[in-house]
Amino acid sequence: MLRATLEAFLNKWKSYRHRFVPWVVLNLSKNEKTLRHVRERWEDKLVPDEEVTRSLLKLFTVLLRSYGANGGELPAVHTGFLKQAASEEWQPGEDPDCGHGAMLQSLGFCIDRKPSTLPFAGTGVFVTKGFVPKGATVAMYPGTVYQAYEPILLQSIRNPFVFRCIDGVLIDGNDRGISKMVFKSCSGRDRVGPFMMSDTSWLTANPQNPLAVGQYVNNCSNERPANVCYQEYDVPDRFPIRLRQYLPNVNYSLDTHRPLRCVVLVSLRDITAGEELFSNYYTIVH
Ligand SMILES: C[S@@+](CC[C@H](N)C(=O)[O-])C[C@H]1O[C@@H](n2cnc3c(N)ncnc32)[C@H](O)[C@@H]1O
Repeated sequence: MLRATLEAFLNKWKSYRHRFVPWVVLNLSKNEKTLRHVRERWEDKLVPDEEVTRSLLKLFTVLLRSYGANGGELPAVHTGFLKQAASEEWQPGEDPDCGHGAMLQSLGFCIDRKPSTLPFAGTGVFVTKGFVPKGATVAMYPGTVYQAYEPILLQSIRNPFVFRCIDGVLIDGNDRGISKMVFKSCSGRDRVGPFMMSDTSWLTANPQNPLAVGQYVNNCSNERPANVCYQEYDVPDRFPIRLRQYLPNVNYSLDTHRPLRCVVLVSLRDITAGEELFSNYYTIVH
């Protein structure tokens, strides 16, 4: 009897797309209505990867031109909208609703962390200015990327920020303690000449890449349905070296022979200023 119950639990567990341990275990029964079901893995992509790339390049280009870090000419292949974005240089200003004008300028909205509207849910993420259309890349899930076979035991103890992808890849988005030290160390290691390959500023209160706060998005409830969903995004080889300094993810191991895994949050509907973002911590793949 016990064995059958355990096996049933394990089968259900294996089909979860994203999990935050131990949150899933404690709260699943309270949120059955909010589960997201997809039939196949590919169905889970709300927007094509090219669309995500386009949004990231647009924002990162404006950031690069605005802050000038590791600056210089863009590769010739990235012309068109990139050049247009680059020419519209953002000037920092005083805006209480949008501390990141580069984001407003390039994506048409701002997001920020604030106390959640849900009781006892800590910090949440809000659209603070502008308008998010359905299918937009609204946030990124920062952190160290562990392949399924890599050890994460120490870093995962009492850590609610370990995100699990469908293929078993884990992303540790905790901005404190040992997780923070690991990210900084891996990021320093992966520098290519003068170029950083990732951004460590998401570990502070003021991330250079304003999208990199996705780890603070809270789970939906029966009363507050999800307005964003997670989508895995493998950074394509052609992603400009110079713009990688804004990617908030880094591989734990130097010998990872696969594209860098990122996770983005994509809007499920139009979202207006003032709304809190809610994702679905559980997706069942049938
Ligand atoms: C990935 S973190 C999200 C950020 C978190 N709100 C914080 O301030 O650190 C996941 C944790 O947030 C809290 N959380 C997320 N969704 C929640 C909800 N709907 N109600 C209450 N707490 C929630 C739980 O403590 C969970 O373990």
